Amino acid sequence: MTLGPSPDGAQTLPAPLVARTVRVDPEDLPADLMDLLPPEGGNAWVRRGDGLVAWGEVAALRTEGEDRFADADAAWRTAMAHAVVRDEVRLPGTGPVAFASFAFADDSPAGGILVVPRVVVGRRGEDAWLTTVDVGAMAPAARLEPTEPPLGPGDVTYRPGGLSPDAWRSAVAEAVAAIRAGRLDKVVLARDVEARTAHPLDPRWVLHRLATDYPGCWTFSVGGLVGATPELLVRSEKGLVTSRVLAGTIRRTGDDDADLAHAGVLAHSSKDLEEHEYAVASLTRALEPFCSSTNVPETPFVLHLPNVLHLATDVTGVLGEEGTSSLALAAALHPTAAVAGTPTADAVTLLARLERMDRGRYAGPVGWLGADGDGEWGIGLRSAELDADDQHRLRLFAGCGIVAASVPDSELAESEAKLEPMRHALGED
Ligand SMILES: C=C(O[C@H]1C=CC=C(C(=O)O)[C@@H]1O)C(=O)O
Repeated sequence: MTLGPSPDGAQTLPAPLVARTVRVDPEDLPADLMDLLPPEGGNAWVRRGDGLVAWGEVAALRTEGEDRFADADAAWRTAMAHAVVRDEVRLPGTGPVAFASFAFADDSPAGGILVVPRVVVGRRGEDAWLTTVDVGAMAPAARLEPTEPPLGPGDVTYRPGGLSPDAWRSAVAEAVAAIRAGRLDKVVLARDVEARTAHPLDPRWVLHRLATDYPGCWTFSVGGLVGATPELLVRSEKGLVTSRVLAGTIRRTGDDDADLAHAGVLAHSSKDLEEHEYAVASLTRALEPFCSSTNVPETPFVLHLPNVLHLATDVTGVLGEEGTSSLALAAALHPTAAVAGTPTADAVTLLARLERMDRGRYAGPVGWLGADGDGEWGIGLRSAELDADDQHRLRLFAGCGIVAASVPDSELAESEAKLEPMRHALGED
């Protein structure tokens, strides 16, 4: 059910939402929660086997423009003020939850999508639960059996999206020139690639492969945006705020000894450390007003993923003010210099001019929100947007932070490495 605006123009969700969460035996759940999703897909937020999968739609709304976060947050807050909740488990992710995904740019037609699923299955360590939601009545019980396994997409063909690889390389060169001329310090330039699958794409195919191959990332699916992001924009849980900032990358070679040496090079690369520092600074600057204290490690660690190594910093904070939802935090933090640049406004203007595409919901916040406003929001990286009208089409995205010392050829190679998770997820080997 998708609802339009109320008489005062605000988006609303139906009321009262009636939610019930019951404990289930973790042994009754498949090892991969994605196996529960129906063929038409659904919502997911899974890491190392824990997390949430959800299907059905009790309510949904679309938002737009610079208020896309605030309007979704307000609608959810109002719905929760009227909700009837029976929650036997009382953990983060129990009770009613909304999944949402937002465009990178304020002026993108992609706007924001918020979905309240009918059924949510969650797992957190030894705890597992089932939540069912309906409007005005208790929802019937839901199944916990795995669905039919998905079929593969068959052969996949790729072609450049907004820019050819050569044209993108030139855009990087132009960005480097702008930085060297002192017009800005850093800009993140992204490119898109269009994929066409021989068979209609079953989103569960890619979700299953992403969750298996990238267990340390957050594998997500919301409103047709799928991916496995290594970057946590913000998690807010009982007053504790966490963020994983990434920026600065080196490709993996497949040879463990060589990769270890590369990790050492990355940790001391002044170009990558500069790129990383801008991202940490932008995140902490935006987070501090909401926190009574923050902890920002002085030096980054090297995060090892199957395709790349990243410089990473885990920032934590204690929320100072009651009532700031995780979505409001995500809105305040977006866009960090990991996906836009420094200074933010100059970087956003430059990337919009150079990329020649709409990023859609790539690089925007994606995640879930609980009844109390706590939740988890990733940055929608290592992702693809499925075409709502053509089950054979999707757009893959990857971007790279550009600073004065960036080299266009290396950035193109880095963007290829960042496309690898989605490319492999579309494969059948
Ligand atoms: C923009 C992306 O990655 C960001 C996150 C980690 C490392 C990055 C980098 O080294 O450029 C990017 O800032 C992407 O994957 O599309």
